[in-house]
Amino acid sequence: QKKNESEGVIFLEEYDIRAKELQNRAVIAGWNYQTNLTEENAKKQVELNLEVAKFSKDVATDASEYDWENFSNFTVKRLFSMITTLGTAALEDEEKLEEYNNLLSEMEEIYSTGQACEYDDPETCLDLNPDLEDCMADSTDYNRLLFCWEGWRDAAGRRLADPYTKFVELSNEAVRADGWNDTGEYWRSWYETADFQQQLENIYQELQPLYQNLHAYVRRKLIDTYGAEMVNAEGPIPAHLLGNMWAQTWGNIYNLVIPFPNKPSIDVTDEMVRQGYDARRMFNLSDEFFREMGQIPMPDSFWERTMYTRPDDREVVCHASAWDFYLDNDVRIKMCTKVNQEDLVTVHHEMGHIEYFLQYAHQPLPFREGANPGFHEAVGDLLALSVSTPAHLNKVGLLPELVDDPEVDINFLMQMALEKIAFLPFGYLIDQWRWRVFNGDITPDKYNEEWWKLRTQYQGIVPPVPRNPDKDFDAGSKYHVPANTPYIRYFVSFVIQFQFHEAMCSLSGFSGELHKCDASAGAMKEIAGSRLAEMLRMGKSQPWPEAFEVLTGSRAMSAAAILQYFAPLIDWLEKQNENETLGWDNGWTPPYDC
Ligand SMILES: O=C(CCC(O)(O)[C@H](Cc1ccccc1)NC(=O)c1ccccc1)N[C@@H](Cc1c[nH]c2ccccc12)C(=O)O
Ligand SMILES: [Zn+2]
Repeated sequence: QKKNESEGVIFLEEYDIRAKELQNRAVIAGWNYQTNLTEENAKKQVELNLEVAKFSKDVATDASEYDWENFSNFTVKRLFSMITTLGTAALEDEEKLEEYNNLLSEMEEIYSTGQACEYDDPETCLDLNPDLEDCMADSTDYNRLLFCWEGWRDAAGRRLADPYTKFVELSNEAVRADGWNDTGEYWRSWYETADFQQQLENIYQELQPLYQNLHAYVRRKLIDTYGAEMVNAEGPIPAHLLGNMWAQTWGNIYNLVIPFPNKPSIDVTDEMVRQGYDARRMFNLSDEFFREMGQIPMPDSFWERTMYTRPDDREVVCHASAWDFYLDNDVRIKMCTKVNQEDLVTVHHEMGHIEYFLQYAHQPLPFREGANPGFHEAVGDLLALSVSTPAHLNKVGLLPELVDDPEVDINFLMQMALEKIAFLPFGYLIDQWRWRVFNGDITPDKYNEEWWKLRTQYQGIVPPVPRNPDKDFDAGSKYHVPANTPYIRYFVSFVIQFQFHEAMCSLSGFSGELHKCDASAGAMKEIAGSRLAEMLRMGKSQPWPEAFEVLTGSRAMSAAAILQYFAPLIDWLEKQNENETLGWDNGWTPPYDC
């Protein structure tokens, strides 16, 4: 005889208290490790993760004593359903679960401490952050860029091939114990959308022409910089020339592609440095904007406990992240902040995660998640779309007053496209590769070959040096792969954040071209802010279309908003590319002896 619904409600109340206390201790152990990569801290983190997995299994067993599938209350049923979904915690074998967690902390350590040492001086070794990232962002020397690009892949990628291969096996074994076919299927279940992959493909197809136009325009400009023998007008672009270690965003080559060089551009990095900005000031600027939009201010403990910059006395995980400690409003960011525009956007991105934590803190623990993972990635970027407008940057004193000039508009839209449009194929392909690795379609001997097939097919880029199929593991050179952080969430975010922006702008009473909207300047910005807060407060208490509808009035992802935002640039690019070949010959390779 299974227990009834009123007993189930009691069970959930007790669960919430115990789960929050344990989760808090596990997050503390994670924080201590990531902000001080010692063997001892790694062990403590693994211990706590094992304790969480054991607790999850026990509580799922208890929960199955309740007749919850037949309960009437939607929320109670949803909570029971989430508590009885174990994911990787389902792995029964203690030793394998320990190996799984040890592999995760080892891969985190390998990635975060990897260095590339100078050919002519093995004593001088460069970290990814800041040295190699700065190299990729600032250098325009083909061979220097090649040293940084290849050096990072030798240092991190290659060393992660074996642990990652082992990790994939264990992850699949774990989720199969919970009834999933493979890890990718489990990850996609978080979107609660039956035809999720088809919807993504449709949206990608809608956006591909705009990407091809941007790619053709940038390729032409790179030929001007590096010459026609290094960059082919009908081929893919060498992957190390796009201003970023992974060619995922192209904002750092803006100065090579600026449409109207004699008109002002919107790069505020120099002004930030001139005004003596430091990391803390960048965080304050972001917090002020969240307040202006009627969101919850950062609690005092946030300012005390956040890690703003890379410490010089210990090894840390520099990749930015936001942390919810689930108790006492304890929320923090860990970031190795650099004073530049790119990191100002990342600060807003991380603050967006924090804002979501604060808005849904009153929810039962299983609901303290994004409505879907794309929502969590979209919050900060959504507000950054308003902050990044020339009007707002002028208002906060980072940009001089700009005249209303269509050419300045195109400069601005180009800068935004180098961040938002360039990213789309990258955001889409990472988990196309990973889902196929998890479901066995891509076997370890094909990891790198299939990685580059997708990178060339979707991004129209090509490795600047031949890849060694037995040694190279270039997927491992991207944080989210060894960190086992899903990636399709960013593709979803880059689409829905423009739907959110369009909704916020119309709710705030803004009328005009979408790319000019600063929602904080709208006469009814309070209405927009409170509607956003209402959506965020829901957390994962309902399927994401319910939350989506609260802010946007619609229940589906759509490319219409991002295409509307970039409409003026699309026209301009099509004219620029009248005599260009759109797309690329996948077979072209650059000369290797430059
Ligand atoms: O990885 C990040 C930012 C880091 C994060 O805030 O997304 C972070 C990643 C992470 C996840 C899990 C463990 C450790 C790090 N996510 C979070 O901190 C987080 C916290 C709570 C809920 C959801 C995410 N951005 C991606 C995508 C991206 C590139 N450029 C951008 C510009 C703006 C916004 C995103 C991007 C990247 O760098 O490739
Ligand atoms: Zn994020």
